Amino acid sequence: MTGSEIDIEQEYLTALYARLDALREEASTAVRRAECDRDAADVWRAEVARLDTVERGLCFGLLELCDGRRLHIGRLGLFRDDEPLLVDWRAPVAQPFYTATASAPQGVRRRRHIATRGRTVVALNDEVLDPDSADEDGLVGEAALLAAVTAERTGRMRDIVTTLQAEQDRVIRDDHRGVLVVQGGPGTGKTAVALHRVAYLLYTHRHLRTRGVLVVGPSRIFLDYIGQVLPGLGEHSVMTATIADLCPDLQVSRVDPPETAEAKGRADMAGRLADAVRSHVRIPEEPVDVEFERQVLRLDPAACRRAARKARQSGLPHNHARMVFQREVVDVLAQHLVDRMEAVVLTDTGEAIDGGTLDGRLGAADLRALAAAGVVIGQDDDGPRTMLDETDKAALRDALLADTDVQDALNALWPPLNPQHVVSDLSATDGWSIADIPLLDEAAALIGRDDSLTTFGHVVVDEAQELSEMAWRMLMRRCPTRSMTLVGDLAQTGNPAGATSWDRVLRPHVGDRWRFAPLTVNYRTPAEIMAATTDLLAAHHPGMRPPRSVRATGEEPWRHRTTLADLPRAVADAATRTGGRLAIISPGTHIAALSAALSLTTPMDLTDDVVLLTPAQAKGLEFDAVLIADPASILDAPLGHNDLYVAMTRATHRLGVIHPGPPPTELSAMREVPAHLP
Ligand SMILES: Nc1ncnc2c1ncn2[C@@H]1O[C@H](COP(=O)(O)OP(=O)(O)OP(=O)(O)O)[C@@H](O)[C@H]1O
Repeated sequence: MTGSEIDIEQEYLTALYARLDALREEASTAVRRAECDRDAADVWRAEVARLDTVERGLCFGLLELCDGRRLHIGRLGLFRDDEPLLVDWRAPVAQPFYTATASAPQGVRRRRHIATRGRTVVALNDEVLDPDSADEDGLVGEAALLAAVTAERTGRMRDIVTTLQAEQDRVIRDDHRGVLVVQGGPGTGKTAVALHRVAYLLYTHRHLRTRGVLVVGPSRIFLDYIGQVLPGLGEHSVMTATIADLCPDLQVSRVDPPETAEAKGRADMAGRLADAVRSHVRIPEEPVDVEFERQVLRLDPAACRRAARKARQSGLPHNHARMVFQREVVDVLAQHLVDRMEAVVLTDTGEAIDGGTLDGRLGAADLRALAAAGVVIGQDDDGPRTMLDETDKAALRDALLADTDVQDALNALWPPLNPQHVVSDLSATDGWSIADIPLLDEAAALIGRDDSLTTFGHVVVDEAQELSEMAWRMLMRRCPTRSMTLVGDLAQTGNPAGATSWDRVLRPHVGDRWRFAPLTVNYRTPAEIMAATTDLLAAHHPGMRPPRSVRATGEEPWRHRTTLADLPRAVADAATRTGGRLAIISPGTHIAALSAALSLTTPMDLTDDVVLLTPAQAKGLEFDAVLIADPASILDAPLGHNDLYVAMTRATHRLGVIHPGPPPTELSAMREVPAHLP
């Protein structure tokens, strides 16, 4: 690459930053001017934030087209007057930057990756797309890609907008309107792709900015890990949450045994909860006496049954249907009262028709009932008379509803419920577990919520294989359009209630209106480490093809035998000799001893040099180096083989396994070393 070409790109980049600075200045001025208009000020403040976040790596590519045009590609679109200076990576014309190949050049003559440090161009990497010399390994911008995948990790995920690969770009721009399932092995970029797809959808479908996008991840640690990616792509409005975060008023304080968690996750719990809610409605066998203003009104079972039927036919949730029930019952009670009062109406000749007081006047109880209902009784020489019109009857119904005795009777028949109450009916509990959250949410849906449920225009689920059938019901309620992107790997399912088939998970909600998109290349785990997982995969997922690693490092993973008593010391010893950002992954039972041996402080921070995690916590994360402590105990868990696969595939460079006693058969082919690696 000649110096002059770098100079030319530098000149162009300087002009782009000048344009960015000018826009930033305009937006800052607009914020100051809009001080009295809070909404306008917020809009301009968001614009300043967006312009600030594209500062790093503003422009990263160039397409030289066969027709002579040059398109610079970057994190946002920049124009001077109507002239495009920089094309947003999400614009359709930018797509060939990610997908053009020598055999299908899409009008591109040359693709250039521009590496920058701050506002300075530091390197250019060119690919001439010449169909005559097509020599394809399927990778786009290989040098830039390899530099990105071998870089040391920081404990925070970075965006990959400069080096997206064609199969990833196709997923990001997929126009399927229903559920898109992105399945791929470890390190294939599922998380990265899902987040870039969010940025793409927000850019392409503006309505999503108001309808909202939700990204669901497996843990807070994971959400922190990915937390900078979308802001780095200029998107600040996306909500991220774990399943537990979606019910913020509940504290998770308990861990269920696996078999309990599995049972709680099954879809049939929805039917059981619905039955539990129904069981609280009591249709009496005998007439029920209801006292109102010292009169006894009799409610017969048939009337209760009719009222319950109407309430159910309303299709409303329990607490809202209760309004229908009580209106029906109160109508019946009010009619009893009216009938009684009407019974003392005098005939034309002035005689009491039936049941009135001897002198034809209303009884004292009738008068109290009417007074409670606010009915003004006309007086004449013969005393008060009743001729109730509809307004009077409505007032009577209101008075009945406000009466505590009547309310007590209604509550005994159709009690108001809360979700905790209903879920505890199914299993007595002293605190809530993570598996209870979808049950509580289901109960809330059956009962009716006080506040309206927040829904989203698009929902992304990462580590989607971990969600139970009940958790899927919870998410579907939050995405009425069923516009979703799910990313996961069925070989990594650690939750006994998690998915074993995408079709089984999705069919109840969307039938066959979901699309499958595979990712096949592993950008994280080197070939040597993937080779070490071969026996594990073959034993537990025969027929499943591991993703192809994009690189080899020449560093062989190793295992070292120790004793149970010596495990913490052996791990601590190996940790001090392992370079880079290190994760020690062990079953929960060893965490306390290892934490003490390694003098680790809690709470854990992923940007620390050494972190200690269970396999479940390590899900979705990656580190320069990984040490696995006691793989046999990891395998003992119900889906322990998947947990071990997750643990083994977290490293970008080095993997060591320390096993008390003999190694699990699945790892016995790994190179044994007498102690830690030299
Ligand atoms: N095109 C790419 N260019 C550069 N880096 C990439 C690319 N694709 C993926 N990566 C990197 O590979 C690593 C793995 O990506 P990611 O975590 O998204 O994979 P995953 O499929 O979600 O993995 P897992 O299922 O194992 O959690 C990340 O460091 C990511 O930045």
